[in-house]
Amino acid sequence: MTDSLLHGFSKPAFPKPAFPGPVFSRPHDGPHALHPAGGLPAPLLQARSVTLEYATRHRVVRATHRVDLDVYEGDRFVLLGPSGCGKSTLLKAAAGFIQPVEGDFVLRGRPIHAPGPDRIVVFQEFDQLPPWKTVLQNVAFPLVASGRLPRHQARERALHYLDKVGLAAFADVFPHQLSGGMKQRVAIARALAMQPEILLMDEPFAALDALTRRRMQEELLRLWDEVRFTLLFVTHSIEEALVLGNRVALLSPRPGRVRAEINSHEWDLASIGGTAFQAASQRIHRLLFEEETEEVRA
Ligand SMILES: Nc1ncnc2c1ncn2[C@@H]1O[C@H](COP(=O)(O)OP(=O)(O)OP(=O)(O)O)[C@@H](O)[C@H]1O
Repeated sequence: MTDSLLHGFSKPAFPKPAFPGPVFSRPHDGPHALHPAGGLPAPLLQARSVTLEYATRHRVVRATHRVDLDVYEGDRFVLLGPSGCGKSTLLKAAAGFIQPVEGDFVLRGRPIHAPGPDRIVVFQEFDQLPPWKTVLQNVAFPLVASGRLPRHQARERALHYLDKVGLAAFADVFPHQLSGGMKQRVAIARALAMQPEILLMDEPFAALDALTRRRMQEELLRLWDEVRFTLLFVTHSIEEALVLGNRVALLSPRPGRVRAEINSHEWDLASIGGTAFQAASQRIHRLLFEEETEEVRA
């Protein structure tokens, strides 16, 4: 079932590069170093010196330390870093599920204190969809529950976004009748139907097989090309970061700090395996996993 559904996916039409690159910059250069001089819009989402901690019974775990990020409208901004460096924690804080112990997240200049319909999260797990609701009900429900749309308009919008992810024909089936990739596409349709200010994705394709993951990346880029949403995407895959992101923040091991930012718009799925792509991947690998180098030393 999955294969026939995926068969129709077309290669995304990639947008023209927004910024010159690739650029490797030190964090203290700030994200502005990645943008053309002048005429900068205000960031949509900002992390301002964000420190995040978990208080366990025996100790305090510092997940991130003074992270600064500027995400602009239309960005596909990727948080890339080794396991445990605080990527998911940062995403949860941007979503409003946890509060920083230092610094803050702001959306259009307004501090984030709680979850809201302007920030929708798609998680890695396949069980994000209430199993007792059909695919269509799953996508329409948040629109009705949040008071955004009356029932019949919610249904129309849900069908529109299901069509965008190639699942309109599956509107009346239940989640257990779908493959993992299809469930993730329903979750993406549900998130986009809410037309959030920013879509937050936490390793949404990590549990998929390699072929489906590749196709989902292609699908996401095609959707972005059509809808032009703003994306904050967490991954620990260098390849996925380069392919999906136009900007990538490299985080150090825990507590995560921004080691560097990369302008990655020039890479796409067709770049994988090419010499330049491999060289960029290796360079990122060194920045992520080796001891501090000239490039990242303060
Ligand atoms: N609920 C929690 N209580 C205590 N510590 C936690 C909790 N959740 C996460 N941590 C710790 O915080 C740190 C950051 O976790 P986080 O899940 O954000 O990392 P990550 O970069 O997303 O990792 P991965 O790529 O493996 O998902 C880790 O050391 C983790 O063990």
